[in-house]
Amino acid sequence: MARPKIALIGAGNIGGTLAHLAAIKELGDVVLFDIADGLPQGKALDIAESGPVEKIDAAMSGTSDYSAIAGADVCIVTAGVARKPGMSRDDLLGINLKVMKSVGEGIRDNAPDAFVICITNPLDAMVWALQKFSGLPTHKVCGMAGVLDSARFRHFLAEEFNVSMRDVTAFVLGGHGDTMVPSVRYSTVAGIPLPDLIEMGWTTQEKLDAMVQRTRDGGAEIVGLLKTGSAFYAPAASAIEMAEAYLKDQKRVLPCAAYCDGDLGVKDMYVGVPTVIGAGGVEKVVNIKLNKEEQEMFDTSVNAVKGLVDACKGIDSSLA
Ligand SMILES: NC(=O)C1=CN([C@@H]2O[C@H](COP(=O)(O)OP(=O)(O)OC[C@H]3O[C@@H](n4cnc5c(N)ncnc54)[C@H](O)[C@@H]3O)[C@@H](O)[C@H]2O)C=CC1
Ligand SMILES: O=C([O-])CC(=O)C(=O)O
Repeated sequence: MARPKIALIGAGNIGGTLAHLAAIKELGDVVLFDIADGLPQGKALDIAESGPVEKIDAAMSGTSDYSAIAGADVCIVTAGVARKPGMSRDDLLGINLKVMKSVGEGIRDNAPDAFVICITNPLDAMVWALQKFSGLPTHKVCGMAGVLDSARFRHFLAEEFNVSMRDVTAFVLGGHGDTMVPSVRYSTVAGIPLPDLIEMGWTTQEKLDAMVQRTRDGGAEIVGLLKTGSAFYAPAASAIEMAEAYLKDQKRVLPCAAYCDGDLGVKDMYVGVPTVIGAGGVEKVVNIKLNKEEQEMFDTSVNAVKGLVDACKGIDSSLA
């Protein structure tokens, strides 16, 4: 059986890390695409040359020609611009919307059967635009943010409780911005919900609130430290987890920016929700129940995404 083909659109910090992870995990043959001359070819050759050492059986190539992604099973999109200190993700909207148009058309014309995972920011609006520009079915186009934000929350929780992060689960919902909703009630240590752990004296409300806020600020914390760009190791690992769930039909329950058509009360928008990812793409949105306080936070986050979607429609009339 032929190996799956994975196209990485954008060969920058995340794109290169995605290629390396996909190779090490032997998920399939990788094509790195970028408009920067020599960048995708150079990274592809460098990773290919690690193959004999790592014992990787996967082809790795770099290109600036969309025809090379033909027939891809998965496309992961990181093309565009990352923020620098002092910027918000939303400041990237105008420039990255133009990039989504060319990428969407490239995928539409060359890999219309692919499962597409968008990473480019501002995430929820960009994945919405990418789906419109590509015309691919909504269940085959989704965005990566919730896995990353939940991983950050899990990391902070595991450190606080001094337990293995394997025993910590977390769900972060809503848009991938300052208003994201780390769900305390649906996050657990060994199945015990976080509010119960406060009652058990493992932590305090103040400490939990601080971890929630640090999760919301997780991207900005890394931008402030790196100064030249944004996080890339954890974002790449998160998208690879989603790609693997699709390629291996794992039916993983993962939070991702999925198309909502009335799900959780959201209409014609992409926003972070729990989903089931398997061979059918986003096979299901898990319509969890939110309490009043969670619903208010979720609504605020959805409204922030709606403002960005409206801004996209204002910039590009073909989206209106
Ligand atoms: N959704 C999430 O959770 C996260 C999203 N991001 C976002 O991911 C994006 C990529 O981040 P990095 O890889 O760190 O940036 P980067 O700057 O290292 O790489 C971006 C690459 O896109 C390429 N590019 C620009 N226009 C293009 C086009 N029209 N077609 C093809 N390639 C094009 C550039 O040449 C560059 O190599 C940014 O928008 C960033 O904000 C970053 C981290 C997490
Ligand atoms: O903060 C950024 O600009 C990149 C990002 O989305 C993240 O790391 O969560």
